[in-house]
Amino acid sequence: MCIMPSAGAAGNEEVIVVEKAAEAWRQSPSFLLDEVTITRLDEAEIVVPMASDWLQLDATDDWIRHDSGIALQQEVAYASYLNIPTIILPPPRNRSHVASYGRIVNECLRNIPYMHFSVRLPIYDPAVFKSKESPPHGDLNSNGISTAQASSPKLASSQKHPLKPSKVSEGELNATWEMWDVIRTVCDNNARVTLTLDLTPPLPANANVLDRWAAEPVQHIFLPASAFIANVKGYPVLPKGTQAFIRQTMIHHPTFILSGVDSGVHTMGGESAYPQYVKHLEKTSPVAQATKTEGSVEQFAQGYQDYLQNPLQPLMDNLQSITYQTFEQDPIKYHNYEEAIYRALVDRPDRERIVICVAGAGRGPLVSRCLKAGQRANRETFIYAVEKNPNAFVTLQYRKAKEWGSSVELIAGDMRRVELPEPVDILVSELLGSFGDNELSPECLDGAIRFLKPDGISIPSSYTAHLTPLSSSKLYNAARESKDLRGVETPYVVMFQNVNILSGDGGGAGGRCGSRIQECWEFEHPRKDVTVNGRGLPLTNSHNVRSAKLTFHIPHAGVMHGLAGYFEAILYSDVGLSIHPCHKERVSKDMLSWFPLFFPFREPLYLPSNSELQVSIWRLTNERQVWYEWYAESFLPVANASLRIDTAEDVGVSEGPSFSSTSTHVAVPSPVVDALDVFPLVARVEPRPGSMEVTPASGVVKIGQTALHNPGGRSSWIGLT
Ligand SMILES: C[S@@+](CC[C@H](N)C(=O)[O-])C[C@H]1O[C@@H](n2cnc3c(N)ncnc32)[C@H](O)[C@@H]1O
Repeated sequence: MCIMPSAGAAGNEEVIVVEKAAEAWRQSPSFLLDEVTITRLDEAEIVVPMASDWLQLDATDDWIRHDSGIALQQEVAYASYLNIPTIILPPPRNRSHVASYGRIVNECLRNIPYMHFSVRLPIYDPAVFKSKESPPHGDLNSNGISTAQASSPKLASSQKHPLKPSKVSEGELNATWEMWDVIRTVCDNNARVTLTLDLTPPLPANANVLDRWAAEPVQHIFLPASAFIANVKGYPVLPKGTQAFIRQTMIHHPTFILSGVDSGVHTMGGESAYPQYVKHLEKTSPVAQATKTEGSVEQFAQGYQDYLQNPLQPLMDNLQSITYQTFEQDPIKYHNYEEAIYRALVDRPDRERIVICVAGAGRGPLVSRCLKAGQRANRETFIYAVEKNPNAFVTLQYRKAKEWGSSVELIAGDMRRVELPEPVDILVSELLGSFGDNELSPECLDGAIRFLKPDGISIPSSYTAHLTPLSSSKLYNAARESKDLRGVETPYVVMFQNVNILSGDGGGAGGRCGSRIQECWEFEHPRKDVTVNGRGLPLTNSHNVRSAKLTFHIPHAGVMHGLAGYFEAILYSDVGLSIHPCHKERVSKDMLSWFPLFFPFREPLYLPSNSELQVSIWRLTNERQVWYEWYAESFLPVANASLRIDTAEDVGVSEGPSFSSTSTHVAVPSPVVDALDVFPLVARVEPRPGSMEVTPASGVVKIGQTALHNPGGRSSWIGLT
């Protein structure tokens, strides 16, 4: 630590003068005209300023850190005076003091109410590991006031890349992200703290670790000329991996900061070749392509990306005509329904007349599809259309009068209460939510199954709910915007964009995708094992209670902000509907009707590399409502090798499967030991060794948990009446 020299000890007049000047500056930091490059508002309008690179907000030396903080406040205050909306901060460089960096940024957030602070962050940083003890800072002069000579060697040496991309280790890839995670956590995930991703280091070969940046608030991309290579004609282009990453990153609509483009690194094209090339990547990015594709989900969802919507409650509320109209634009859903009904009709025994009930007919699109399927199958069909929304029932009457005539009979009322004049062969319904059962299809169909003949069938015949852990600082901030508990205990319908699925392929059942996104439960119709009363209605709703405990493998460290929920339905035979990310292309490509569900967490849960996440979710009910409760725990698996954790300073790896549940010794498998080689991760594990829950039998060490969300349906529920 640098001790401020006292006048008495040094006995040096020069030191006293400098010291006095430093104190005067600390008291009222201000610029002189010749120390600034911009003075007018109109000049400031078009710039994105970068705070001085020599600021060491995370220096080991207390005085340097302290004075860097004052100097940053001075720069920020001047930028604010000039109405500048965003300032880019120098990269954090010292893991052990990065919390101090975060604290100073938090102070800026409090002092300047509107400005965004964008943390410049190399995508990974080998220097962090090479110099754990002496972070690569430039020096400040003895009075703590900066001199411009020192800078970040990593960034200054950006023209040379000492590491080949394939050599980048998991630890190196985690290191800068870990520092970012500390900064934004110290700043309480304030949405005004954003990222400037610095692509100076060559991108690593293990591209999937880069997915994590999709979930982070990337506002700028810093791209030096040295990151470009020359194509055969000598024009600057980016290596394939970097091209792919930048195309993916376009979901953030980042501003690119190109540096060194006048340095003549590439012989052809001049300075303008670089921005032209970036524009080309933007135009050919998946997000730009998808939004241009006629009929794509992305085009349909324009403006709804990462926007939290409350799920519909079609049982409790009466939908508007415009809502039905939006459903009816879906080109796939009704096509698949017609195909399922057609196949079911073909497969029915050769009866003269097949009776169908459309339960929850809305404005009648499925009624029309039933009639079409009947024509195609060359079967005589008769349809009962049941609808409880009195307003939609007017449209049904209109369509019967104009289109359907005597082949359709309309029945107004709740399918759980009305009676049908005769039993039916096929019960057709579309009462599904994003999570399958979340619009109470199970409960409504329980009331309608009694319409079926003994060999009658339901379309859909079954549906399943699926979950996966998700990182998205944007969704987390949006969910807690409402300030009260409700905001973070309500499942939302969301078209995901800036998100990252945290689970990997290891562990769990169900093959590659089955372990990333896992099934919670299933509902089947008709279900024969339910006890019913004299009218064929269930005595209680207990048979619709469900629970699931899912175990996910987390390959790369990340912060979990919530769970993504999806559904799949079997309509009939192999005809279905799916919004499951791994199956939707095959089952119902370009279907528009459902966006996924997002179950938020009140507090983000940090998940280290190679950890295990256990998610518990319940579907619960009383006589008036249905609701979900959810909860998660994280573990480090315990296996062959062992790690001894004694104190914050004393972290070492010893041989053998030693294990003690009474002490601070824990055993972890080799991959985890590898990961623990990365000191930020150790820092996550070791501060509370005494409080670790050690479970020798299951061989895991518990490292974190969330609260139980929405107990008793206190914040969100779906009405049964
Ligand atoms: C998701 S909409 C589907 C409408 C239409 N079948 C379609 O595909 O466009 C569900 C419809 O079922 C109706 N519904 C929901 N629960 C019902 C119940 N218990 N009895 C009768 N209708 C119901 C709603 O009013 C709504 O019109």
